Amino acid sequence: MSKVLVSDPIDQVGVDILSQVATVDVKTGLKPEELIEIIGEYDALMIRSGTRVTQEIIEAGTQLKIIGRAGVGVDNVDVPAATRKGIVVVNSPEGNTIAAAEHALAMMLSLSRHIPDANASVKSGEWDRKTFVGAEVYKKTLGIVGLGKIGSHVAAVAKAMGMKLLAYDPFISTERAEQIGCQLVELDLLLQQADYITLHIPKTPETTHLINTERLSKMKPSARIINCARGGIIDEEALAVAIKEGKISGAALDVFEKEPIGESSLKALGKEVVLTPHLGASTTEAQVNVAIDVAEQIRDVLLGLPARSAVNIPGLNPDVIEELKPYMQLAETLGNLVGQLAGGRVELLNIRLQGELATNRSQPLVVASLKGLLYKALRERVNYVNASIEAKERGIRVIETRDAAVQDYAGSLHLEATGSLGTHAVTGALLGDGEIRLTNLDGFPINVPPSQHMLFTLHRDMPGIIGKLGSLLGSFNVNIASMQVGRKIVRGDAVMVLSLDDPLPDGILSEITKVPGIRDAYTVTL
Ligand SMILES: NC(=O)c1ccc[n+]([C@@H]2O[C@H](COP(=O)([O-])OP(=O)(O)OC[C@H]3O[C@@H](n4cnc5c(N)ncnc54)[C@H](O)[C@@H]3O)[C@@H](O)[C@H]2O)c1
Ligand SMILES: O=C(O)CC[C@@H](O)C(=O)O
Repeated sequence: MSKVLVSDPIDQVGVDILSQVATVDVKTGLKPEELIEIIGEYDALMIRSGTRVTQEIIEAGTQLKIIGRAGVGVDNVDVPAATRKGIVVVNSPEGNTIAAAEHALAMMLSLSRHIPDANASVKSGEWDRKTFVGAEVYKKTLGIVGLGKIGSHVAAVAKAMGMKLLAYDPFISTERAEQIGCQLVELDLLLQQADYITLHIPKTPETTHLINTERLSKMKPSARIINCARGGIIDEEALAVAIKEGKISGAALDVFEKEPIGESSLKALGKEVVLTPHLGASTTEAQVNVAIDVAEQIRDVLLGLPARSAVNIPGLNPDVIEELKPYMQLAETLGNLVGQLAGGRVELLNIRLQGELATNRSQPLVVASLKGLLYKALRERVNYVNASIEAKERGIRVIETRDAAVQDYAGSLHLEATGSLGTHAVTGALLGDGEIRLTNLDGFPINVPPSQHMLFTLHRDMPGIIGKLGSLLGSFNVNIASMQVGRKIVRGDAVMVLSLDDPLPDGILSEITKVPGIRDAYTVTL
């Protein structure tokens, strides 16, 4: 019989489901070294946010087939390490949406009406009605950063409370935002105009310290900020200073850079700060939802069935996946690449299946293209199962065409993304050994393998331009691994594709476009 380790507290209903197919050990509060010592015995690990599943733990889990996260965020699991070892990572993308949204709203009202401090005051024997005069949220502006599942529910309730709604989410269409009753604006405008700001975004390299000293200084002195998303999206030291100096009025935080919080200058502040110990998902209902959702998936995978919310491995029919796997990887790479080239919000994705591929089943390739396209916005939380629905919710229109007459390669895939910043297209194919080749960029023929750090330029084909770009990158200590020019005519428009050993430092793109002859430059990280 299989063995499952549950290393964080989960609802009993989850344990009962797992017990249908496995021996279940519930051992919470294990130290990392204790977990490493025992994990080798188990086929599955079920966690919440308390257990950090590091590469070391994954390496020690020699029998592990699946890691189940009873919640949304998988940032406490080293997903790439699990993927490399063929371990499925599943989560519960929706089980605690309502709980987290309601917690954010409760935090907003607690902050406005000083409920935690007023409660403490009454319990300490006082009857102080002057200190705790609050503010109404009615007719105030709520700025929602991240209009996904939780952000949308917050919007619906806040609207019913009579609030005016602004939203910032570069991956959501204006139409979708309007349907939810929000006006989509740039982040700076939201920060300047909102009375309350609530964060509902994943923690990614782009969102780490998104709210820093500079952005705090853009807010109204009366503004209050709520973070029930992930610790580290707000720079906590900068926040404490901004509140102390009266730059903003207050903050309510459920999540912290370090959990448990430990020493923090936020703890010394008074009624203008409300802190809870990561309770967003802690409702009876949410814990039942996520326990069922994840335990059922662990049970299914242990029985050899696909998982429905796999974060890293497709939940499509295994036979189809096996056959199309290399092309799905191609589609995902091209989707990721064209999404980054197109920049902000993509409204339309044209997917053309060419050559032999034109006769194939297209649905897995469309799904894989969308998964790649949405990776920038959703990171590990977009998967083959939810990519289509996530794209639909973001108002991304998908057009699928076939052209069997294109015979450059046995089969190739052409993706064209149109967004708020323009249109970009990329074509790719597989070589005989299954290696991916980028074969066309914005209409210019190229022949390059994708690499982790890439730079693309649109420029005029003229003497000296390559040297100037090389020297500029050198002056920023960026090493070029390979470089190729694609052009249609000599001394006409051309593209340059560079594979770099290092990521491009901030600010260098604007320097590149100052090089005479270079019109545009784009950086892509795959
Ligand atoms: N406190 C808790 O206990 C608790 C509970 C559940 C979820 N969460 C966290 O809440 C957050 C939101 O969860 P969700 O289920 O709504 O996720 P979601 O994927 O449905 O929505 C996230 C939204 O953020 C947007 N986004 C991504 N990068 C962005 C950026 N740089 N700027 C602005 N928007 C950006 C995406 O387009 C998406 O619409 C996650 O971080 C999740 O881990 C916390
Ligand atoms: O497990 C929890 O209590 C927190 C879960 C929450 O942060 C999530 O991302 O789903």
